[in-house]
Amino acid sequence: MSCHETRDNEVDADETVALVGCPNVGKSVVFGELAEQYVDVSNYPGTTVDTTEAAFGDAKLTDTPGVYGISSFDEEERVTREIVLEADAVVNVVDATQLNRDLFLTLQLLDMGIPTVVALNMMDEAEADGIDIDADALEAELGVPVVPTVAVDGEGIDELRDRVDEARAPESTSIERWFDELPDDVEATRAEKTLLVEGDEPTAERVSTGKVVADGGVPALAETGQREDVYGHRRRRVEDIVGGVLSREERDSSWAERFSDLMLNPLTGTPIALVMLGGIFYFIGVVVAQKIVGFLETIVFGEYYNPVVNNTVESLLPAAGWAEPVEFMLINGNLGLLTITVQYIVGVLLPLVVAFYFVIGILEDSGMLPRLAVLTDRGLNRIGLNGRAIVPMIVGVGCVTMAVITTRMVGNRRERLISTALLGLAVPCSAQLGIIMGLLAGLGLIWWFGYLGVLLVVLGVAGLFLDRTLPGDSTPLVTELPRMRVPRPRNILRKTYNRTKMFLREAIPLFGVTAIAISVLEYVGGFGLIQRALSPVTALVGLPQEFARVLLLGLVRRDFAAAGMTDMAFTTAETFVGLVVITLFVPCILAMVMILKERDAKSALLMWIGSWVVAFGVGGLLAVIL
Ligand SMILES: Nc1nc2c(ncn2[C@@H]2O[C@H](COP(=O)(O)OP(=O)(O)OP(=O)(O)O)[C@@H](O)[C@H]2O)c(=O)[nH]1
Repeated sequence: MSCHETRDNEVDADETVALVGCPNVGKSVVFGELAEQYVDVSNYPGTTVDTTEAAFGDAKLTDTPGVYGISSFDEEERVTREIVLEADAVVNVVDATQLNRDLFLTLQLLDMGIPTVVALNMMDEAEADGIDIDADALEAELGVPVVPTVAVDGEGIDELRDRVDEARAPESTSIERWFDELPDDVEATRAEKTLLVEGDEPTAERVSTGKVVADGGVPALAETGQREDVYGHRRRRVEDIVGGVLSREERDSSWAERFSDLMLNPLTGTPIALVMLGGIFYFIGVVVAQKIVGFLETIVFGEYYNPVVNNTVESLLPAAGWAEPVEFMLINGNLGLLTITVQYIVGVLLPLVVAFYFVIGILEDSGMLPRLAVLTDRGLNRIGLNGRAIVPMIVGVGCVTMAVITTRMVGNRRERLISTALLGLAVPCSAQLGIIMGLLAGLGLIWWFGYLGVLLVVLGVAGLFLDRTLPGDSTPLVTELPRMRVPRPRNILRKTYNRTKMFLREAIPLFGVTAIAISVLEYVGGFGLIQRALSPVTALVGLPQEFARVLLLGLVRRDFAAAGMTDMAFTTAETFVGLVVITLFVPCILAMVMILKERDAKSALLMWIGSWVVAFGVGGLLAVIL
């Protein structure tokens, strides 16, 4: 689904009520409360990139991406502007702690003549900050209903629901004086005229081509825009209103503000971040990936599920010739559709996916994620990324397949390519890392640091190379820091459940098809051929021929390759080179399928081939040095 497609929950209704507000003000929570359904809620600006619809009495309720104004500065604003222009009423969600910022959009809606009700949300946080807002006075100033709410507790929602019918806009607006400067033959609504005097080009185009041909067409209309003057006037009106309705009592800074300051200062933020990352690594990498997944794989699937399924299939299928390939497809020991494939999905992916969404949910809702991004921004800038790329890197150490999905939140296409390539190349996943750590521990601590050093150098060099060679520029990190909050367990659990469900719905068919394809290849003898073809490349890194078997396993799954290394009789240097090669070697099949799904076929192929080149290039170099 592309970013701005409407979801498959389209509602057929004559009337539309749109929820509009700045990013992270609680629109999605209000939407969920009004529509009585759960939607994704995160303490991170920009969570809502799709428009979501739900039934609201006889009308249709639409949630929109967070915007600071309804002009055409970016895709979110364009999407929201279109919805607002079509809407019969707007519920404008305003953050009571950010009245100065948020009323700008409110006044723009009212200038446009859009029937509006204001939900004055986050009243609990305003109170905690010592902010007192006279909602009645605000209602009188704006001339439209104002309902104080604490959306997360459902407070004020009933009143809001009742008052949507009262949505209105003041009869006239003080920006009308600029309307007179528009060309005479422009036939436009008040909303369109407001956008025209703000110099909104798509509106100029629509009005001049769709309704009447204005003198001089689009350029003349666009030029009549007096954005600076209109915005300046609106900003002054906001300040006047806020001055009249808001009083503030001085309070000491809260724990959240003090912690946020510590996080943003590199001297204190870096150790805090490292401890936190260590905690995440321990939880996803050790507790889930090794302990829970290990238990599921060896005990639940290894001792119970797989033997039972194997016996059942064997006893149900007749001894006829046709049954042999069917049996192979269903229960072969490498990727049988009913055995190992189910084991991968339920025993490996499911626990990792749940753990990952759970951790990300906590990071999102607490407000930690954007602070981590700010902290790591400078370092990541050097390799063409911005701070947001830290998220996939952290997640990648848990599971690269999962991490590929999180690259969605990383800047533009170029940055998504760089971070995906680095993930596929030099970020070992925890399943593999566990086995590698064990093997390196046998060699000595110095080899462990050597291993980490090689990976960091490869990450840096590959990042620099990609940054220099890929066309285009990376985006700067522009993120408004949301407030630090204690996450609400109910939201985290619902979010984890919903995201996991969506992930599995998409992933299961893909994995099923992959498993069948590999099983067919194995059945027709393709695997043996590949193994023979691989033997020459093992010589390249100075390793014995048996290493080809390790590589073959690595084509399917990285931890299989690591496991394969455990029964090789290699020297210390050979083991080290072997471990570096299988770490830099191609991403596992699950990760490749995900890369293919998230990026394009050409990039996926280039990454796959690039991994071969880098793995054997670095391996060959190490073989010479050691
Ligand atoms: N304390 C408090 N938190 C709230 C309230 N309403 C929403 N939140 C929290 O604010 C954060 C943002 O809520 P969302 O509903 O995702 O905000 P949004 O406006 O839809 O955000 P975007 O889609 O990113 O524009 C979440 O962490 C919510 O739990 C409220 O009234 N009080």
